[in-house]
Amino acid sequence: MSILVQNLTKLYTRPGAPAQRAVDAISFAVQPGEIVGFLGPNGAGKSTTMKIATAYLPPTEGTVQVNGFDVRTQSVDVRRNLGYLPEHNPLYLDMYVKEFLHVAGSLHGLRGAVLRQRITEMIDLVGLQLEQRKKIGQLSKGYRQRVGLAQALIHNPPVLILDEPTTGLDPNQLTEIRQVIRTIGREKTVLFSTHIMQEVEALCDRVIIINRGRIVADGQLSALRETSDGSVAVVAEFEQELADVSVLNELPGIRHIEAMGENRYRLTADRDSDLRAAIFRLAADKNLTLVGLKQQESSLEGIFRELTKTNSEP
Ligand SMILES: Nc1ncnc2c1ncn2[C@@H]1O[C@H](COP(=O)(O)OP(=O)(O)OP(=O)(O)O)[C@@H](O)[C@H]1O
Repeated sequence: MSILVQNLTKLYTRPGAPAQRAVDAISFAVQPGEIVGFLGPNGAGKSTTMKIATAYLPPTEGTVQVNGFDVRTQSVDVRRNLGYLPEHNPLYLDMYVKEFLHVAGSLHGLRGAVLRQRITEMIDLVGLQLEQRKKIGQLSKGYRQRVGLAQALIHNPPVLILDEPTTGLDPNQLTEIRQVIRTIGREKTVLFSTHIMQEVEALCDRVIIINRGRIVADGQLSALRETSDGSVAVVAEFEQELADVSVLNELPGIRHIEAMGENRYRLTADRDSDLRAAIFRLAADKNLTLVGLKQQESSLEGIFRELTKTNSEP
């Protein structure tokens, strides 16, 4: 297992204030080679979980293991196996790109020709060739993210944890950084946090959704779509206007009928009602000519909103 989180709880304590339960007994596992999106609204507990998984913060209860190493008792091994891009990507703006990567590599014990080789490889991997001789402060936000990714990967760790890697990027930079993450994900296990559902859709198959410190969903995006509210929606288009729309109420498991104009109807029914076959049969029975039938995907944004409805701070 690349990342194993078991019964993890984090309380933040402040003098004179009640302790805040930022993470509340969560468990999940990330398998080698997976790219997993860790999704949740602001304040859900994503960064806290990631900081614990990278051995920057101690857990209050529970355990996290990275490649079998425990964050509490084997933090040096955890850091050797892990690359981390923190939220807000702290960088030394006065340093040159190569100089910074040199420092980052040295901190992991890389030296001499091996380190120089690694720096060149990372610059190629994240697409920093044209900017490699600049100071970090002269780079755009997208290129700074690339430096952050290169820094996280310099010691060739098998596991990568990225905390909101695309926040604040313009649409072009966003696409470019996603492409870099996709490339990295071919060889590494990646857990990245975001509060944007499309991000997860663009990058991975699996998502873990956290809300108010608790996991509210964990699984493949396709399964999430299916189990969200147990309904399926189909748009049916007929050649002629329906003289009596109420015939559609005869469809088994029908929940909702919405006229969309031009003889098109959006029909929502129970997922197990085999809606499309039933529409065909109904059209034949009632002498209606069906000219279009299209199943609609559940909106993932809608699913996310539904799962994280009570997202006010605990
Ligand atoms: N050092 C801290 N001391 C006290 N409370 C904290 C601290 N860090 C985070 N919190 C609180 O813990 C909760 C979870 O915060 P966390 O940063 O883990 O959320 P997040 O999901 O990463 O949010 P965002 O998407 O806004 O970055 C929040 O209510 C936050 O205010």
